[in-house]
Amino acid sequence: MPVSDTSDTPSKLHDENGERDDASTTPVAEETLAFDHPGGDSLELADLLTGRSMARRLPSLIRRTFSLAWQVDRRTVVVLLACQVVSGGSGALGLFATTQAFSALIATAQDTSRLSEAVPAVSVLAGTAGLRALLGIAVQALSNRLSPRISREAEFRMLEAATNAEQAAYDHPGFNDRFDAAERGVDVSRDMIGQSQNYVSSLATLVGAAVVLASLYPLLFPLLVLAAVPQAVAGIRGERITYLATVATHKDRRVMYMLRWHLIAKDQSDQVRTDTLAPYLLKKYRASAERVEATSNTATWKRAKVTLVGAAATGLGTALVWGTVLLLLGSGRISAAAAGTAVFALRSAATGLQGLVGYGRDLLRTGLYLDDWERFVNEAAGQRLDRGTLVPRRPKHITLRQVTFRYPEATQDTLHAVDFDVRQGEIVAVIGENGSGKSTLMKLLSGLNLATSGTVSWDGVNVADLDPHAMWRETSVVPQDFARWPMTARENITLGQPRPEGDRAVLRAAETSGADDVLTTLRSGLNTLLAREWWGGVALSPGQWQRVAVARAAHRDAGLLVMDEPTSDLDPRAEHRIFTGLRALAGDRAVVLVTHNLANTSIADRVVVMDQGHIVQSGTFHELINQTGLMQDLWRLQQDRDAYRPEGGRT
Ligand SMILES: Nc1ncnc2c1ncn2[C@@H]1O[C@H](COP(=O)(O)OP(=O)(O)OP(=O)(O)O)[C@@H](O)[C@H]1O
Repeated sequence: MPVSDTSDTPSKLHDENGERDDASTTPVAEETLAFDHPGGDSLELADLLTGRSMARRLPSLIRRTFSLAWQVDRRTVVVLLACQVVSGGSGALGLFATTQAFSALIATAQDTSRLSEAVPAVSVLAGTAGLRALLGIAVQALSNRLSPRISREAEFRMLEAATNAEQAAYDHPGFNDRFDAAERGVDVSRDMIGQSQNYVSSLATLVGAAVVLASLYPLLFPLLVLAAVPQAVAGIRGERITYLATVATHKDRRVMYMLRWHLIAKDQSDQVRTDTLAPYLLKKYRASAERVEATSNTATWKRAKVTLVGAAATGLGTALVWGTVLLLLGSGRISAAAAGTAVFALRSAATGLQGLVGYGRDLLRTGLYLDDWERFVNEAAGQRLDRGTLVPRRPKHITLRQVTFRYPEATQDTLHAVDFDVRQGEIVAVIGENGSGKSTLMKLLSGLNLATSGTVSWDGVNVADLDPHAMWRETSVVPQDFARWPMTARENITLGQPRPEGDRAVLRAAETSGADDVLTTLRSGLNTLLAREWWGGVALSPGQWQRVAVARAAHRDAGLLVMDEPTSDLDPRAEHRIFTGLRALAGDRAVVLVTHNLANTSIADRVVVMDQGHIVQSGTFHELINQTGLMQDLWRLQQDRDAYRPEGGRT
């Protein structure tokens, strides 16, 4: 006789208060894709894009750049700085020589026999120009050498920080955004040394020119600075406009990024085609792209206007400076030779000033992104693994006592006052309907997540006090979504951590899951690359991959083995092999197993039944199927198909 499903029918929905209502009568606003972006930080950073904060921050940014470079390659940094100093000095020397060269050349115009007097000054001019050109090449080469190394170091530190974050970090909406921001910091870090050294070089040029101008006529330099101010202010304003536009378009750019991935990634490429989904996704992509474009266009025009005003004001200022030079020359306050030098010095100073503003602005922008990177590296976006340091032995008894767990940002607890035990040598099966909290329980047992309240202990020690990496060396997990590493079959089983017996241990592990049968079909056995889409390796079927994933767990010499639906993709023969081999595997391990195929739980010492985050039953397979309760209901539902056979019909 068919068994009726005792659970509520899916045609009813819960409302916010837990009340039930007909789905058809409750209109719910459609949720649109909007990533939660902690824009507050970025807007705060935009406030730093002002002239005053630039002046305050730039020295520390340059110091930070060179200190990062220092950690990467000291010798290159020393040579780079020495080149800059010599280049700046020779620039000033060249300008001083200009006056003498002009005097000599003017004298020569009246008396050609005095031509030789110009030779020393012209030689100094030529020599310093040549030296500066050479130093420029050297500086460029040294920067090119340093830049990729700085960026690699920045990337390495970011990746290290990411792998040292709590697993729960991925459930915090801000974490991915902060990681993206840090990645942008890594991208721009390669520009940092070039910008810093250009900034320093512009400063050296300006200082050299200022010294020369001051010696010619002191008023000239402040006038020049005054002329450059509007351009500087316009530059900074423009940068702020662009940065704010970048922040404003962040959400849409992330949506585009995500859609791009869904449109082209292999995993769902079949469904994009058979579900004829591409036009719909592309429409969403285009809508976001148009919003980004509109915001960028507005920002571009706004910036152009600001730049135009700045350029016009600077043009007026420059006219004032040149007028002053003419006035000084006309009134005889400076000689013709000095005026000639002033022309060079003013041009040089203007170049230096422009460089200071331009590179300073670039550096400041790079600095904003580097701040994101630094924050991530230092705190892993506030999610750095910060647990105890105790190193556990192979666990003999793992317990959960009154454990409650709530996911970050969730409004309800997923687990409620759960008590659970598993001992070395024991197999405990966990069953329950979808969403009842089984996988969540597995994550707590293996220390991936920490309890919100209550205690998870390994041999009496709270897992929060254990060194997490040492704990995971004693943990072996086959998750529902196991990884398919783009590596060889051997590496996919050893995970880069071979056992002393080498391939013998690999093959033994492969036998427990039926992966040995897969290996025999591979063109190079254990050496075969299992990554066709990357390196021309071999593609496995989902079930073959699952055998490899189980072999991986069996190979790992860990005291806790957690398997979350390890046979969902397997054929009956492979599934049989795994479950009949599980007892041998449990010898010196505590095994916890989640499965929806209830027949498999008969091999377990104990079956634990979960319902809506609670443990509602516990006992042996036979006790539970003979007892009124959820296990018996589910078992009967799984056994009743025969009553629906064509010739039998419903009874
Ligand atoms: N990362 C997460 N953030 C917020 N809630 C989550 C998260 N992961 C799971 N949940 C919620 O926790 C509840 C239990 O999920 P869990 O994956 O533990 O169920 P399960 O029993 O393993 O389900 P299944 O049989 O479908 O694998 C679900 O209601 C789910 O919405």
